[in-house]
Amino acid sequence: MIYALGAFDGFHLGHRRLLERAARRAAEGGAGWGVMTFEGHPRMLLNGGDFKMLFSPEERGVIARSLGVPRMERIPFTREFASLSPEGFAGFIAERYGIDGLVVGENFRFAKNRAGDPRVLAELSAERGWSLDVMPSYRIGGCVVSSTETRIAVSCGQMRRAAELLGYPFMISGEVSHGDERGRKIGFRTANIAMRKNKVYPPFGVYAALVSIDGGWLAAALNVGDNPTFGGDAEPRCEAHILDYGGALYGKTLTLFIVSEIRGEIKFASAHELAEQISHDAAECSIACRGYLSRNEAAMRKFAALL
Ligand SMILES: Cc1cc2nc3c(=O)[nH]c(=O)nc-3n(C[C@H](O)[C@H](O)[C@H](O)COP(=O)(O)O)c2cc1C
Ligand SMILES: Nc1ncnc2c1ncn2[C@@H]1O[C@H](COP(=O)(O)OP(=O)(O)OP(=O)(O)O)[C@@H](O)[C@H]1O
Repeated sequence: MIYALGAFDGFHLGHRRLLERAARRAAEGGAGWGVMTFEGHPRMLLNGGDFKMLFSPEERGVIARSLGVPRMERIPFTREFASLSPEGFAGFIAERYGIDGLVVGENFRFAKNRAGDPRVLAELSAERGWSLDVMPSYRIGGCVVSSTETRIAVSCGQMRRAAELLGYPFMISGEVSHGDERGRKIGFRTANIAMRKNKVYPPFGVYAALVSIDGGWLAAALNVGDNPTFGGDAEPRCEAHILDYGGALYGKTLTLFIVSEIRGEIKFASAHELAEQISHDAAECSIACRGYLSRNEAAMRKFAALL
C-alpha cells in the first residue's frame, strides 16, 4: 500500500497533490493506496484539548469519499504515540500497516518534538524498502496552502478564500434540532444545527450556503449567531433558511457548504425589519449559490451523491 501521511484536517488543495501522487505511485507498482492519518489532530493533544479543527471525523470521511480516497487508516494520537522517536514512529506504522511507500509534503514533521522531517523519513524508508515521495508545498498566489490558513480564513469569515484553499466550500453538518419556533412567525422557517466545541466556525453573521436535499442542490441563507434582535440569549447556533423548501428536516442530518459571506449579524429594532432584511439576504444567497454551483458542478455532484 502507498499511503499519503499527515494530519489532513480538510484535504485542501495541497493535500490533494499528495493524494494524486499516492494514487499514481500505487498504479505504477500495482499496489493499493490510501491515507494514513490521526484520530484527533496532534495539536488537540498538544494544546490541551482546546484546539479547533475545520472538520469532525464524520465530515472528514465525507470529504475523503468525495475525493475517491479508497482507504483511510486512523492512528489514535495518544501521548504514547506522540512521544515516539522517528525510529519508533516508523516501527509503529510498519508493524500495523502493509506499507510499500509513503507520500508526504516537504513541510511534514513527525515524532516527539517534531524531530522527524522528510530527510529523516527518507533514511527510515530506505532501511525498510519503502518508496518515498516528498511533494513541494503547493501555493496559491505565493502563499502556501495549509489547514492553518484555512482555519484563519473561516474564523475571519472569509468563506470564498476558504473555498479557494480547500477546493470546495467549508462544510458544516449536524442533526437538525428544534429552535424557538419564532422563524415561522416572521415568515422564514429555519433548520437549526448546534455548534460543536472542537470545530472552527465563521463569525456571527449571514452566509450563502448550498444544501443537498434528495440528490439535488438548494440555496440557503445561513445565520450563525445568537439572535440579538430577540435578546441575544439563545445558544449560538447555525440556522439555515432553505429557499424553496417546505419539507420536514427535524432529526435529519443536514450538510451546509458555505460559498460566501453576506453580512454580519445585526440587532434590529423589530422583527419586521429583520424579516425584510432576511428577504434581501435570501435573494443575495440565491445568486451566490447558483453562481458557485455553475462554476463547480462536477465537484459538487460528487458530494451530492454521498449526502
Ligand atoms: C438569513 C438569516 C439572517 C438572520 N439575521 C439575523 C440578524 O441579523 N439578527 C438577528 O437577531 N437574527 C437574525 N436571524 C435569526 C432570526 O432571529 C431567527 O431565525 C429567528 O429568531 C427564528 O429563530 P428560531 O429558529 O429559534 O425560531 C437571521 C436568520 C436568518 C435565516
Ligand atoms: N501546501 C501543501 N503542499 C503539499 N503538501 C502539503 C501541503 N500542506 C500540507 N502538505 C502535506 O500534507 C500532509 C498532511 O499535512 P498537514 O495536515 O499537517 O497539513 P497542513 O495543511 O500543513 O496542516 P496545519 O496547517 O494544520 O499544520 C503532510 O505530509 C504535509 O507535509
